[in-house]
Amino acid sequence: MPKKIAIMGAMPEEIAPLLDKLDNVTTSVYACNTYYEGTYRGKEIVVAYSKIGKVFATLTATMLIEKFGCDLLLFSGVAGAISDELAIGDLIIADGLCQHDLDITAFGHPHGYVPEGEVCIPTDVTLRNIAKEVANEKGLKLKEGIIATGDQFVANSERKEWIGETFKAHALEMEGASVAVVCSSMGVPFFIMRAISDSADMDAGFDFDAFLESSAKTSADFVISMVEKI
Ligand SMILES: CCCCCCN(CO)Cc1c[nH]c2c(N)ncnc12
Repeated sequence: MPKKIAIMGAMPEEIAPLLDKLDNVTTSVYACNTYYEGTYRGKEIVVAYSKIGKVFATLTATMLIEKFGCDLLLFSGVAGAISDELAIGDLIIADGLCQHDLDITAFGHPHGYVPEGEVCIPTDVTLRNIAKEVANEKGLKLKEGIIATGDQFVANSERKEWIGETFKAHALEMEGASVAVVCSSMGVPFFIMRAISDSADMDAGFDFDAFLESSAKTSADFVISMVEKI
């Protein structure tokens, strides 16, 4: 059965580069989100941005699957770099995602863990391999690593380093792990790609404002080019 592909972002800027690529677009509003249904190269696509943070991302990912019947989810957006190897504009795909602000360590549990949960949720290998194929064809560099998610914009080197060491994370953002929990709980293959907008340090706010649009486009252009191989 042909797949219905969800492409999700957190902010309008992260999906804007996708919308003018869709044909036969219809929009619907549901649970305070706008969903854009259309086709791309003959594939059925649903595009939406969640708004920022884990709670909004959980709602939108769930609706894309339960309400719109998507059976595969691609996330495109921007992130803060933890690894020194990641410069602004560089692409990273998640091989796993964790929640850096989930903390019941008072009971002896590791950071990011709650009972019946897992610290790091793996992403779909097939989709990661498709991304590597596309990167090779386009001669693009692609980093693969753990992405840490939390409900805070990190603009502090100390916090960034702690997240990097605690979770062996290469980048950080505010929605990916929620998408991971929803999709893995519902058996929906998912893929999280981010382009770096800042380095999660004292300059992060300025860099984010300066590079959001260009980095969001870098990520979106890459993700849409994966669709024809899915
Ligand atoms: C109006 C402000 C909206 C910030 C939204 C940032 N997104 C969240 O997914 C990605 C991101 C880019 N850089 C980040 C950072 N340093 N910390 C957290 N998240 C991020």
